[in-house]
Amino acid sequence: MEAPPDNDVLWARSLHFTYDDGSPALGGVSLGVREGEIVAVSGPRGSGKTTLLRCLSGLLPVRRGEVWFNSTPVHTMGALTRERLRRDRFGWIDPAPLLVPELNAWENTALPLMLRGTSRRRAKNAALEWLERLDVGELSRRHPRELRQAERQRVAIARALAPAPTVLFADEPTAPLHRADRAQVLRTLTTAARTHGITVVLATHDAETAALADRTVALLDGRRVTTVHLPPVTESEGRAACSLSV
Ligand SMILES: Nc1ncnc2c1ncn2[C@@H]1O[C@H](COP(=O)(O)OP(=O)(O)OP(=O)(O)O)[C@@H](O)[C@H]1O
Repeated sequence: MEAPPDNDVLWARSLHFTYDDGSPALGGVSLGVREGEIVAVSGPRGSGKTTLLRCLSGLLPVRRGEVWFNSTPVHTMGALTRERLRRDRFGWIDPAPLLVPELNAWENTALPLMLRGTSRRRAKNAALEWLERLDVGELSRRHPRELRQAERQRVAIARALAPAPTVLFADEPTAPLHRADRAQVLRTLTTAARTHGITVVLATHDAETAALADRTVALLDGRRVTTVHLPPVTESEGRAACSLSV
């Protein structure tokens, strides 16, 4: 088993994945992600973006191919070790916010920190700080049922960033937000990641979102098609092209 390059925090080789019902999702994807890099995984619906993020994060067991995190093989880990890895080193944002209904916004945000052993007081302070950054600081005592979907998603993003994970996996993180809010939340997310040296793997089918990343890995039908280097977005342009070609 050949070890990955030292400077890649995440590295995958020839990843294949087929769901139990026979749906093929990944057909041999290889990629490396450097420390602190923000990588967009782009592609149309059903191209395998979510499956790739789930395999890289250890959420789905890899049966064919390899996944390495910081030179440690993830594909040979048992379920418990992968769970611990996800808890201690990774963050995850879903396209729809999944919050604990019994906990208020700051308690939800503080939860991953407390699960890692941070004291309640420190976790609360960190949670309140991140909720402020995501512009939902004044809603910190509200429960998920008292928040709008877009506000819940901001809480979910604060919760993912609060423990400063080594790698943040973000699956269409701004899907529930209005277009006007999207850019602002994405900028908060990418700025926070760059400030704290968090590596981000961001699944998106939106060219404007992909344009905020350092690099794009394009998927089509479970295979990499091209890596598109997007030009920086200027205020006047507001968007950048992201094309897929086989
Ligand atoms: N839980 C599942 N069970 C069976 N097949 C699945 C499952 N999840 C995804 N698939 C299939 O795997 C393929 C890749 O899906 P995946 O969700 O990874 O793509 P995606 O690019 O993230 O799509 P989307 O943008 O719609 O989320 C698709 O054909 C999809 O139907």
